[in-house]
Amino acid sequence: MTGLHEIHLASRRAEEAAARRFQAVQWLQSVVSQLGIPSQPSEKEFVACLRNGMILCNAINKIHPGAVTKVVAQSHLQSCNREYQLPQAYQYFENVRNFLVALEQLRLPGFEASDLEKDNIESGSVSKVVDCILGLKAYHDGFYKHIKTPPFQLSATKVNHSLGAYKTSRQLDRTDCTDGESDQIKVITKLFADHIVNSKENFYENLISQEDGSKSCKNLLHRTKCNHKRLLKTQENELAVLKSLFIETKQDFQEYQLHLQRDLMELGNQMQEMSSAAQGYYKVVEENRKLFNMVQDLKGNIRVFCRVRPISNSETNGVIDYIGRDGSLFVVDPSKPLKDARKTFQFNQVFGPTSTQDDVFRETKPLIRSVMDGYNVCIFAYGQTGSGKTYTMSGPPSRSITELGINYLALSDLFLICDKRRDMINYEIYVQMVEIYNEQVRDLLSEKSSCIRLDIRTCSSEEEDGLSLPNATMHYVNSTMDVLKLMEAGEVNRAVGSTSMNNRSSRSHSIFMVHVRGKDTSGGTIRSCLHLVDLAGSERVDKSEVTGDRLKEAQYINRSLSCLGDVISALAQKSSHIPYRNSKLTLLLQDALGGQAKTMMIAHLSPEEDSFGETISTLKFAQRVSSVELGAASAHKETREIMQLKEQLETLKKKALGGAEECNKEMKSPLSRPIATTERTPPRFRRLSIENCSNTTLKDRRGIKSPLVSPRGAKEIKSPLRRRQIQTAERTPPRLRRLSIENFSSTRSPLDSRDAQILSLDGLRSYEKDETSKGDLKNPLSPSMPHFQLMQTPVNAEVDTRTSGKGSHIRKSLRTIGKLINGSEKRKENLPENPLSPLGVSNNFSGVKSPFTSNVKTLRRQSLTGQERSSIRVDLVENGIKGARNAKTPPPERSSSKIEKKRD
Ligand SMILES: Nc1ncnc2c1ncn2[C@@H]1O[C@H](COP(=O)(O)OP(=O)(O)OP(=O)(O)O)[C@@H](O)[C@H]1O
Repeated sequence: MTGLHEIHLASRRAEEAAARRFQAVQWLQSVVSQLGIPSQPSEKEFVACLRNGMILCNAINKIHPGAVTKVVAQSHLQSCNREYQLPQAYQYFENVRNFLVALEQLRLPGFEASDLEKDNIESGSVSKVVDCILGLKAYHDGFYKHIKTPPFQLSATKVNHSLGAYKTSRQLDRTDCTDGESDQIKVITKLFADHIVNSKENFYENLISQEDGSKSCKNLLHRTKCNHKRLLKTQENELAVLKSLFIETKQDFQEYQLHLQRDLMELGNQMQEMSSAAQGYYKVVEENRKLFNMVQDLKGNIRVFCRVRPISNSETNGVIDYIGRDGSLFVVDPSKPLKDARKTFQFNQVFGPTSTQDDVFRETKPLIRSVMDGYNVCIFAYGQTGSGKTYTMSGPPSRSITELGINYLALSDLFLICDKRRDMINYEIYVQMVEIYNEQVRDLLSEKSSCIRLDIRTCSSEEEDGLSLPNATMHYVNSTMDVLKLMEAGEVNRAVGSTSMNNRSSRSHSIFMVHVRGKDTSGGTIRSCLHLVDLAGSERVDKSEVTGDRLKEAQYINRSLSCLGDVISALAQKSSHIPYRNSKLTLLLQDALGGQAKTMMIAHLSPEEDSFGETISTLKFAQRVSSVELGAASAHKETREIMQLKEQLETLKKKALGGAEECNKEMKSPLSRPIATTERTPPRFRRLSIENCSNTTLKDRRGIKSPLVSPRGAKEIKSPLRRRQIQTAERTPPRLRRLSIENFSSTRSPLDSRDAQILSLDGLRSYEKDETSKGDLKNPLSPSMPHFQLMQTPVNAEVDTRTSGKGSHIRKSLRTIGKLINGSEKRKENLPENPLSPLGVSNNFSGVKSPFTSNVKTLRRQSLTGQERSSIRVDLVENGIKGARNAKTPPPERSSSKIEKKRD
């Protein structure tokens, strides 16, 4: 096949060569007249015709006159041309040489002189000549593009080789050559001779190959057939190998598949184990969190959340390094080397820049929801200016539904709960919105004027509905639309201004108060308040570049925030004095920060590098806040039973007060001494004294003489040691006094025995024990005992002493009042008989006049109620504060004593 193909190819090439030759001959004839050869000459005829070089020289001179200046032996050549006689080699070599040189100058393709040799005819060499002539034709026709390679390239080897061949070559006539050309001629001659020799060899080989053509073709076919057979066999073998390989691979694959399945099964099992372990872990974490929350609830810790807003300028670097799911936060100080730069903080929760409003609300929801169970709740947003407080609490100015802040979300959640519990409790929700601007409280929802100044009431009593801002307009809301409208109205009225830190900077602290009133089907009530506070941001005035009014505002803001810091510090250190009164902000948040509210702070951070200082101080403040323990929050929930008991209490109190007043009218003993003692006593104890005077007015008390100077006292306290003990008891704080009283109880003094009974008045049983064990009941200093015994009967008949909680406290208070009533009744009986008796004075007003007995009574009250705080508060409101007002005690002191008592 290959042989045939080769033959076919060769014949086609021969045809093509013949056609080209014909073309060349035609052109030559058109340029230099008749050539004297057939129009379709053989290669031999063609070469013979051109061998003397004359036709070529004439042709080139025709298309480029003067290309060959000298055509050698023209006449002689002409004579012998027609007979194809071989002229002298040098004669036509001269012409051929000149022609080739001219071609080179014209940069046209050439051939080698040997290509025209008579014995050197081969297809390759003749085709070179034909190409050369067609190149000339193209040049003549104007189509030829110059070929850059010169026709003669003489390599060094060729030159050397040519030099060797030169010696054997025919001698050329040197006289016709110029001196400069002699070297070139030598080289060309050598080349020419070489080629002749090579061509000769090639020529014979070609001839042989042509003769052997058909033979080799046959051989080739035979060989191919054999090859095919061999190839087939080899391929069959290879196929068999491949097949076995495939089977092996298939088996391997199946094995691997089995392995894989087994591994996958194992992995699946492990995954399941791990996921159940993870679930267990998350359960434990969740439980831990709940327990931690419970501990925080019990301790009354202020919960602290942290929120980091996105970086506002993409070109600045952030300082927040890591935010953990467990509430950890790492910040990096940009001014320090990396190893010292990291600072770690821990909070209840940290929200990163990608957290949504809903994420934040979801975490605050449980706290907010407890408002519906009667707890007071306060959430306040803290942070430097521009850190995102208003964004969190209200949302951005042109907010979408997803950007609504906690204020709105909280209210809509409360409405949801109202709806769910509609069958059990009927809730009513009211809102107030105020701002503290330059230390003035302004009503933001007032229709009259936004500048109405409001007074803060720190002592919010029951009758006044527990409001700290009773004059701020209160709006009833029952849908989220109502809330939105009010919030918008409030925001319009709020003071905002532009600073270099925030385009819309809040220049005031805004407080959104949600009051919840609920009444259940049994008549019980719930009363609570939710404070949502958006504090104004602390700012460095050099950075916010504020002047004039803005500067004044900034100073007020910074001052009130610093007061808040002082309050937090004092609370954290459990200091005896909490400086709430130092600013309107702390005064208004007094109940939330120091009362029995559940409190949460959301500290806001600006993550930019240049805010690092403010970020650190915010974080430190937040950490301090999280260490504050306020004590367990209590719900403002009253069942019907409690309400009824309260009513009874009121009635009894009035009765007790009336009896005491009547009694006091008859009393001449001045109260100046105990009052003086009270004034000397630190505020905390003064409240106790006021409380103990609750059965008399202050006016009355002033008229009663000190028991220490009374004849009874003089009579009673005979020994100096005894007097000293009593005096000590007057000056010692309650706990110490109690100790001294206990010491007395070990003596057999009539007074001691009475005190011992008072101290053990937790129940009748203990009293009875004392009664039987002590023989001094008839002592004139303890005549109250029979009265006590008498009064136990009616009170105890009504009240079950085993009950606990708020109801039992009230019952205990009722019992106390019952005693007082009985006491006063008995006093009435006794007084006419012996009005001036020191015993009478002492017995009837034992709780009023003598600081010692007043403390004893306080202790008795405490031991009866079991809870100092609640009874004290009621009495403070009912009696103490009223009494104190009458006494014209300066309000700040009064208030601070109340605060301190609360903390006790
Ligand atoms: N979480 C957040 N996601 C997107 N943008 C926020 C976020 N928090 C704050 N911003 C944007 O940052 C800018 C400042 O926020 P904002 O006004 O709430 O700060 P501020 O702390 O209330 O400032 P100031 O104390 O001065 O009133 C606003 O343009 C706000 O839209």
